[in-house]
Amino acid sequence: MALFPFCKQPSGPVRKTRLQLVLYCFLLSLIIYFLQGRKASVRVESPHPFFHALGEDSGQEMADMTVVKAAAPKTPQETPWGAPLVWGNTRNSAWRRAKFTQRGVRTGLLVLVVGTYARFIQRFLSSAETHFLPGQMVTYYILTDNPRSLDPSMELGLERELKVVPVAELPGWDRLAYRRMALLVDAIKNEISSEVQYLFCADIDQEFVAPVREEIFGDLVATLHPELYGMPQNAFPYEVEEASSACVDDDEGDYYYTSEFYGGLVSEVHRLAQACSLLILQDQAKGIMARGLEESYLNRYLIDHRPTCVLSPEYSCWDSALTADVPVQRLVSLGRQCEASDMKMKAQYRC
Ligand SMILES: CC(=O)N[C@H]1[C@@H](OP(=O)(O)OP(=O)(O)OC[C@H]2O[C@@H](n3ccc(=O)[nH]c3=O)[C@H](O)[C@@H]2O)O[C@H](CO)[C@H](O)[C@@H]1O
Ligand SMILES: [Mn+2]
Repeated sequence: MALFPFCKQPSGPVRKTRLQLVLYCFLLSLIIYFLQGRKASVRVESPHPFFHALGEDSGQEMADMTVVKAAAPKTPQETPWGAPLVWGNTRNSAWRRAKFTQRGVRTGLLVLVVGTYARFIQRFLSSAETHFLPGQMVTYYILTDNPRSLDPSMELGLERELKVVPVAELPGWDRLAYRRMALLVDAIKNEISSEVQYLFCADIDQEFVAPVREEIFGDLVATLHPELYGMPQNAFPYEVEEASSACVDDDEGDYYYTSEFYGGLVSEVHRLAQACSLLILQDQAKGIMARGLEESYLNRYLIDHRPTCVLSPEYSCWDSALTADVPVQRLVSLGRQCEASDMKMKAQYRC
């Protein structure tokens, strides 16, 4: 408990000496302290609904605690290793945007679209046209088994273009999870590396619903998973099977990242995709696959190569009892949103 809770600067005509004031405050605080007894009220705010369920954020009194802990900020600005943790509406983000709007960079936005997922293309692209790096030079790379699913071609904004990369793949995430990193490696090697400086990879079953601007630029960029944000490290669903190359030890890992949106400099994304596809291949040779599929290998890599820029769950979210509340939703996962919704919400999200 703070010992001087009610001390304020004196006002009015009577001026006391500094010593008198300190003594006065000390005595007053001491009286209040003993009147209240040794119980202190601690309010711990958790950003995750898991803690709401436990009632820990409802101002509940915790008995027998004599130290008041400052609640962790809801929107921390930095990771423990000093990388920016990005929330779009902060002063830090405004500063990052100002830094990047000066120079013209070309950015790629890559998606894999196989089978029935073609139904998400139009919505994804039109939302990206409005909200993804508006005013910047952007190339969309659509890796697809069916280039005709892009017809009729959409009219794109100035300095924006779309490239179709045909891939011979069968639908089904259980199968594609083995393949996406390898496809990414090939696409970068064949074309992308000479065309853009930054590359972001996204799930196609998403929609941009608010601006995602230059604050997202960094050498290696990863996004916090909205269901795991604010959870204790031992709740993260890392791979625990020792035989797997995605295995994470108890004492490892800072955050749990989503595989729905990540990126950075092309060279960094290439390195990431190459390493992850190798880990996946090694497991495939043993006949195993990590529990979180591709996401487990991504998390393994990001423990060994910490991102230089971490995006908050504003950049990967949906409404459900399990996802963190964020100041602004920017990139929404329609697939997961639709899975988590009742009929009314499904209609609202046009599932
Ligand atoms: C297929 C599947 O089990 N999806 C589940 C998976 O979502 P995920 O978001 O993990 O996977 P997803 O279904 O969005 O697939 C990842 C990405 O692969 C691409 N893709 C995937 C499959 C396909 O047939 N064609 C294709 O193009 C597409 O870009 C998609 O966005 O986990 C979620 C919860 O965590 C939900 O349970 C989803 O239903
Ligand atoms: Mn998805």
